[in-house]
Amino acid sequence: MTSSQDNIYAKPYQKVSDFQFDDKVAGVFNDMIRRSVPGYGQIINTIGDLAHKNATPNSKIYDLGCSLGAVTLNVRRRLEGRNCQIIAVDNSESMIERCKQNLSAYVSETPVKLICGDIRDIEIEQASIVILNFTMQFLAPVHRERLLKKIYDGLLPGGILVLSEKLYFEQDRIQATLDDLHLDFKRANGYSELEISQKRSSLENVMKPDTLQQHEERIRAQGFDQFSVWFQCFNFASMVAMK
Ligand SMILES: Nc1ncnc2c1ncn2[C@@H]1O[C@H](C[S@+](CC[C@H]([NH3+])C(=O)[O-])CC(=O)[O-])[C@@H](O)[C@H]1O
Ligand SMILES: O=C(O)C(=O)Cc1ccccc1
Repeated sequence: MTSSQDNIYAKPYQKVSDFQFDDKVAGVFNDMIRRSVPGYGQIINTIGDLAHKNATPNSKIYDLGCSLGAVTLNVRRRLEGRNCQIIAVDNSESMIERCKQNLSAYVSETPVKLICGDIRDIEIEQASIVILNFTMQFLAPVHRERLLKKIYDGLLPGGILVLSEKLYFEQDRIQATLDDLHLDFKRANGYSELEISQKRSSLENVMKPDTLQQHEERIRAQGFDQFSVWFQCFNFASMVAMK
């Protein structure tokens, strides 16, 4: 997987524009997400484990907002002999182009259908697992409930949703403390104060985190039977919901 260093926000901008998953970001994305999201590597590996344990024969697995294909690559290695199909979707052409190259670097018996499109427009059916790994936070809040309903409807009985998100906390001191620990994580990974503050402004209008309570309520309202956080580090969490 390409791993050029992310220095997109290293020089000062007069005006920071809204964050976009364009070619510049796609070219450094592997480095960016690992240095920005605590637990990312562990989450990716555990999604592979969850797929290994939950993918049923002849079912479909959806990786929604696949970026460079980290989830798809990990899941694909763990599905041997089950006649599953992976559907990986992203609406950034630059991500999809690079994802295609990353997938072709390994052989696998599991077919991957790569779709360049909006996750709101794709059909979900016969799914044993649907993964939204840090993708729903970029969808405008008004579209989130309908997406989750579509996922619920497309899951087979017993199917699972894995949802990873940055969280927001209503308790102000908790919010400030976990946010500060996240910033320390970024500093420890070599990001400067300028990089951190410019990226923060660029994300402001684009990425809208929900609280854990909002996630749980909305997920349960679709009919999911069981729900839990299975990973949390600071203000980043991964949840699992079971139909
Ligand atoms: N409406 C949409 N339709 C399709 N794609 C979208 C949409 N909105 C955003 N995206 C895509 O969702 C991805 C979010 S990154 C996911 C990381 C990956 N899951 C990983 O495990 O490495 C998370 C992050 O950058 O924090 C980007 O590639 C967007 O183009
Ligand atoms: O960088 C951040 O502050 C984040 O919240 C996570 C992130 C990671 C990669 C792209 C966009 C946001």
